[in-house]
Amino acid sequence: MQIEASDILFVINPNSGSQKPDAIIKQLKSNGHKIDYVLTQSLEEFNELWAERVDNYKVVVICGGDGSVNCTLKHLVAKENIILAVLPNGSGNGFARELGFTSNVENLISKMLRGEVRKVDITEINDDYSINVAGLGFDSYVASLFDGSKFRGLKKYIYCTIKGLFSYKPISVELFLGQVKVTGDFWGVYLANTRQFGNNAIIAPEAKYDDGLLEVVLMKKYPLILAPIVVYKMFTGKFKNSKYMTYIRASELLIKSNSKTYHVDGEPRLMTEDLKVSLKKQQIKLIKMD
Ligand SMILES: Nc1ncnc2c1ncn2[C@@H]1O[C@H](COP(=O)(O)OP(=O)(O)OP(=O)(O)O)[C@@H](O)[C@H]1O
Repeated sequence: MQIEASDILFVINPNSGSQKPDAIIKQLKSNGHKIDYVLTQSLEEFNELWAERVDNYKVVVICGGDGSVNCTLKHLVAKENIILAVLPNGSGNGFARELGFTSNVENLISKMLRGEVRKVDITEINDDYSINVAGLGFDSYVASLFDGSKFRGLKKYIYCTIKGLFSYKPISVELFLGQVKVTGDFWGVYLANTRQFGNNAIIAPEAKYDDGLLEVVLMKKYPLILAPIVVYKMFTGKFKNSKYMTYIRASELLIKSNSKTYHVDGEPRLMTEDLKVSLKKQQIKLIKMD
């Protein structure tokens, strides 16, 4: 596909991550191409942008974290021709890491101008979407602690995780996969479209973002004494062989649980009804980085 500099719009979320918008804008102005950018102060502004201006462009570059990418999904579903790219600037950047996006603006622009596009699955959860990892249990508990805090960043995330380890209770879950029913008390149930939560914490080592299937991960409670092993397995992608973990491939399932919260790509949601989960037939278009 032919993509020119004037076809590209950078959308900067000033509420995410650590790199200040000014630093991003400086890089955009100094690269020799004339590329449009916009700073959206709120989600309302971001949604208005999609209604009013985005049709003038072929590629929208989200400068933010997994949450910012998640907020884009419903717009990408509605406007099928728009191609997504990411300039990672979040706390975890799981999706960007998995798809090869880095904070190198120059490289990103050259890849966009090359015009190679790939398609990526998205998960539909009730009326919502997820493109990276959704889940309920411990990580949604941590996401809600993190969301309630006025600070962001990796240090805050680690703080919320450690705090959560001492206050969280496993959830009861009933999972319906066609004729198969799985029940139990779990530390977490994860719906992985890519392998990682963020920060290279790999929960589903064999998940593939374009195979039309989700990795459903059921995690039992590890004894607290094994916490260093959990951390080691997660950051080396070695969870698959653990007796505490079950992996099921599926494109459709129903989840009933007593969990009060769940999350989609780290964005917390209240769990007020059962979760109907399915991989959407329509895929998202994304700039190819490799
Ligand atoms: N384009 C946008 N403009 C303004 N606010 C946004 C935009 N997109 C999302 N938001 C809000 O900003 C919040 C923070 O964004 P995001 O989740 O990307 O950052 P983060 O938490 O630092 O990164 P990560 O999700 O990788 O941990 C989101 O939860 C959402 O409410």
